[in-house]
Amino acid sequence: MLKIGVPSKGRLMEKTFDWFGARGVAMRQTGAEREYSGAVEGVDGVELVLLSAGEIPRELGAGRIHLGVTGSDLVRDKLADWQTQVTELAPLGFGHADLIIAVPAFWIDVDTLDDLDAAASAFRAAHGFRLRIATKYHRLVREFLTANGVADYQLVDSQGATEGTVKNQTAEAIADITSSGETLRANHLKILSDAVVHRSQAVLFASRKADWSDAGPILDRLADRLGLPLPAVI
Ligand SMILES: Nc1ncnc2c1ncn2[C@@H]1O[C@H](COP(=O)(O)OP(=O)(O)OP(=O)(O)O)[C@@H](O)[C@H]1O
Ligand SMILES: O=P(O)(O)OC[C@H]1O[C@H](OP(=O)(O)OP(=O)(O)O)[C@H](O)[C@@H]1O
Repeated sequence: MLKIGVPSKGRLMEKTFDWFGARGVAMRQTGAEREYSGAVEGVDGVELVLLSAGEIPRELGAGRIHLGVTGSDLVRDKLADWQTQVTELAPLGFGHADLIIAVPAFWIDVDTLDDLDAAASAFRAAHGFRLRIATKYHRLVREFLTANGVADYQLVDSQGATEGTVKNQTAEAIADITSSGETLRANHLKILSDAVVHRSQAVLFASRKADWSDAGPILDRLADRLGLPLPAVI
């Protein structure tokens, strides 16, 4: 069998089902709405595994699923050297969101990463601790700030409602996903003009760590059905 991991709820699940369905591969949830099992029709030997979008990178990295649909942001953040663990078979054209860094809108002198660096040094001198950036994207944000020469900060973990941390005074800045920008505006935050860390969308990934001995020929048939170039995953 070839195991494919798909987000178990929400927009990503529906749009993934639509994307495969439009290409002749029908996916559906079986059993009750909250039962995380599913079926795939159109290609023999494919098993659907419904998982949290955030867990799919780890399952691919561990080789427990052969294919997985999740955000490109989550794979880059959750897997060290992600290209050694997975390969991108196709961008899917939905689930678009930007991982950005934002600061309070009233920081009128801070519009760029250079400004943030200067503000961070001044903050440390004034307060005796490093400026706090709240995020759940630790690896991506750390790599991005290092590459851009910003050093005088600390990351604080925020697994949700990240934009609220500034108002709650548990952070001075945030790094989070935005799509419409509504949440940032509602929380009086502005994006630094040169601080788009990653432009994310949903991607079909293949695991480099899975056992492809039986699943390889199934992948060839699936790729053919989906109109994708024959992947040289393994
Ligand atoms: N407006 C948006 N808000 C949040 N995530 C979005 C948005 N648009 C696209 N995404 C993408 O959706 C993915 C996150 O999906 P989701 O929140 O279902 O995953 P999750 O963190 O695993 O959730 P849960 O743990 O609750 O299942 C990320 O890749 C993210 O970039
Ligand atoms: O730019 P916008 O269209 O306003 O969308 C961005 C918001 O959506 C996400 O939160 P989500 O609703 O997934 O909840 P979370 O806070 O638990 O991540 C994200 O973390 C932002 O808070």
